Amino acid sequence: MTRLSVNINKIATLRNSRGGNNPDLIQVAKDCEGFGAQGITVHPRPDERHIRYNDVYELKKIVTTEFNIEGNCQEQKFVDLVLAVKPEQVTLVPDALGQITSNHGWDTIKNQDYLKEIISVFKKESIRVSIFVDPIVEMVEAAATTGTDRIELYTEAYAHGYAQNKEQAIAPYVKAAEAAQKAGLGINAGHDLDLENLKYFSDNIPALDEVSIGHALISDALYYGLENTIQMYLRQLV
Ligand SMILES: CC(=O)[C@@H](O)[C@H](O)COP(=O)(O)O
Ligand SMILES: NCC(=O)COP(=O)(O)O
Repeated sequence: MTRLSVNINKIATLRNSRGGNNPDLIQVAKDCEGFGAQGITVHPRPDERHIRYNDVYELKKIVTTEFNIEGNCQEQKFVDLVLAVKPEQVTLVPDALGQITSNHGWDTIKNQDYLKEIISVFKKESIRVSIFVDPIVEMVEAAATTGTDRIELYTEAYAHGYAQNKEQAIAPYVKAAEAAQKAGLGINAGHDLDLENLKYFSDNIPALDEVSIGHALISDALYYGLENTIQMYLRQLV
């Protein structure tokens, strides 16, 4: 079974645009769960342009499904936040400062020693660790020796290639997922997944544990409503 974790960054972006509390991020998280989401994802960034650090503490109090915090572990403030909140899962993303959105996975070969060290910090607190990687077999194989529990496949290339040639777009992900399974790693995926491309991805990656989806899902909710939209995404995963 592949779980759907709803990334609520975009709800925070909308709230922050007016400075008040509309939409109410906490209520939206509760509603996503009530409508069937099996997880809530947030990706606090150092400039707090969407999720604020304080939101993460408040969300921890009410999230009853899987709480997944994504972010850059090279920021000490992020590490401290995760250790204080103790979510079910932390996803380590190698973001550069000021990046508009995540745009690459870890080089798990070059950063092997660093990743081993930082992953052990989270594992000591019994937090499941996932690391964001491009769909490259060597990167997945080297991820397996870092101590991580899972990888999150960065799906931007798949999402963009899907319209032109879906067989070609999925091919590296199938190979990467096979390597992950062989190494005993769990498999998450995310970035630019949407109602068009999600089913083909999940059909071709049967061992997929979880997808985290934000931008497209929240955009679709403007047309279909949040409850319908979550149900529509869940139907792509069966
Ligand atoms: C890690 C990842 O795939 C990103 O999609 C991220 O979680 C979204 O972050 P932004 O909402 O800041 O673009
Ligand atoms: N990990 C990916 C994520 O949380 C959401 O990415 P996107 O759907 O906003 O591109």
